[in-house]
Amino acid sequence: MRLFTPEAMRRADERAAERGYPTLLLMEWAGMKAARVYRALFGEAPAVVLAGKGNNGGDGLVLARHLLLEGVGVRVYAEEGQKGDALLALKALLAHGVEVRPLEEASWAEGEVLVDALFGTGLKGPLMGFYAGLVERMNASRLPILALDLPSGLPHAPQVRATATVAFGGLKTPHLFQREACGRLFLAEIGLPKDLLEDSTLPEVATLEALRPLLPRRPLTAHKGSVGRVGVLGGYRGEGLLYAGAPLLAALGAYRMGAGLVHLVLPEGHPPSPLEAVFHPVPAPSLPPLKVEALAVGMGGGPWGAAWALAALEAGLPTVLDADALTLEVAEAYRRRGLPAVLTPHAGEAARLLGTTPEAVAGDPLEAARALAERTGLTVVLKGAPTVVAEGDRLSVNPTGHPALATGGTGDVLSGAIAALLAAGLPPFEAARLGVFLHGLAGDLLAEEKGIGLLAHEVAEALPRARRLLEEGRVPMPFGVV
Ligand SMILES: NC(=O)C1=CN([C@@H]2O[C@H](COP(=O)(O)OP(=O)(O)OC[C@H]3O[C@@H](n4cnc5c(N)ncnc54)[C@H](O)[C@@H]3O)[C@@H](O)[C@H]2O)[C@@H](O)CC1
Ligand SMILES: Nc1ncnc2c1ncn2[C@@H]1O[C@H](COP(=O)(O)OP(=O)(O)O)[C@@H](O)[C@H]1O
Ligand SMILES: [K+]
Repeated sequence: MRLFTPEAMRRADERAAERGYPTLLLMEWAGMKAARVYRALFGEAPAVVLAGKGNNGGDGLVLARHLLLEGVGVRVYAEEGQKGDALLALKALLAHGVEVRPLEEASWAEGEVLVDALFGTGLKGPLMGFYAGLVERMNASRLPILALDLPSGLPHAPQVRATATVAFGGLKTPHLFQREACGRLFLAEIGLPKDLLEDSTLPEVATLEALRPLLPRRPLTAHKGSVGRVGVLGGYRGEGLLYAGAPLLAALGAYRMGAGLVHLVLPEGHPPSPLEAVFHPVPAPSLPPLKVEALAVGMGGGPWGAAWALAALEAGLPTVLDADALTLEVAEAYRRRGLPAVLTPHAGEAARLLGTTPEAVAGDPLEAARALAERTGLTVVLKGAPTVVAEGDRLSVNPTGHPALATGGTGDVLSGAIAALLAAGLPPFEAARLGVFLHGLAGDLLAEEKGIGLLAHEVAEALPRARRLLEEGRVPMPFGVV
């Protein structure tokens, strides 16, 4: 599945029109499917439709007609000046004898549901004046709001804060990166030809269908030396400090993702845990001889982090570089050696590597991940909500994950999990997408069960369950498809 920018969606619509596809049909399906979502969420509750004069307003006018035909009470306020398909949608509604009043008169009452059909992908710049005031009034109403295609105002502020949003044709960037404003998300198929939706120049939204075939198969004859062994290099002891947890969590992540054996290379005096690992205490950052197929380096390494990463180069193995191993010098050394390496920065670490601010990275994570992949020539996992994976000109946005994952150590678990998939033989881009998806899904499953207050080791423990759901094709979509 692809992630559209508003412009890319418009291009797809235009290409359908150039082929002779009647765009009025797209609008009819959009309005009809949105009416279906409305009924599923709000039943018989009467609707107040607020329609702009563009095609987003047109979708709202179609929805109004379908609700009316189903006997649901509808009041419609519309801006003047419809053209093209939106004008036809208005005429069809008027033919049913519905009164359409000026948008300036818009008002509502307790028990009604607001339908936001003001602006969709055609919005240019932030809403101001009357429209900004209307959106603020809608948000203050405390009534449920169903947004058509996009909550009006997005990607800027002010914006409608919707109870639910029905995306038409494809998901657009704000649906995943400004999720909070969208409420419950639904994707409505509106009849666009499939090849127009599969534009390989656009970022991917990672789905079950794309990731399931990547899962490493475990043959009946598997043994611990045949399914991928991982070396974890991390931890720090000095200046009265002991960073002990991070490499242990990475080891748990690797084991729970199916690694056959984990070797832990740690500073001397580090507690030997988990019991299942093989320990290599070292007095200084160095690489003892290890029989492994992939490495995870840097977690909890403090001032040792970069030295671990440079020592680990000697192994010539696929490597996950995390936390304190994330420096431009390290990345450049891996690129020069031509080693498959996966960098796993959060926004702060990515900002440090790019010489910018965490706010700038968080403001455009797709561009930041792409730029970092270009700058380093390596695979980048930019962790966040959502996480973006970038390699060369390929971008993948991960739809799983929960704010309950915002707790210490969950990133370490992820690094170990990705290393296990590298050790099992997956190329870096595939190991990263699959690892991120399953890690997010583990968070979703746990949050559903326990709510906020997860511990990172519990996320590792939930990885086998996430993996099994993917194997069995039973991953719940993070959005409804209608
Ligand atoms: N074939 C198509 O193009 C289809 C479009 N669809 C719908 O059409 C939408 C896009 O329609 P449009 O391209 O007509 O655009 P919109 O309806 O999103 O908005 C365009 C209108 O907003 C005004 N506007 C833009 N920026 C403004 C601002 N800052 N302040 C005040 N007014 C502003 C423009 O002058 C124009 O009147 C999609 O989001 C979707 O809902 C669907 O009906 C499916 C088919
Ligand atoms: N609000 C959120 N929604 C979804 N996932 C989140 C959210 N906050 C954090 N995460 C995930 O949790 C992990 C945190 O990693 P990181 O910041 O490196 O933590 P640590 O260094 O403590 O291990 C990442 O995988 C990130 O994507
Ligand atoms: K809208």
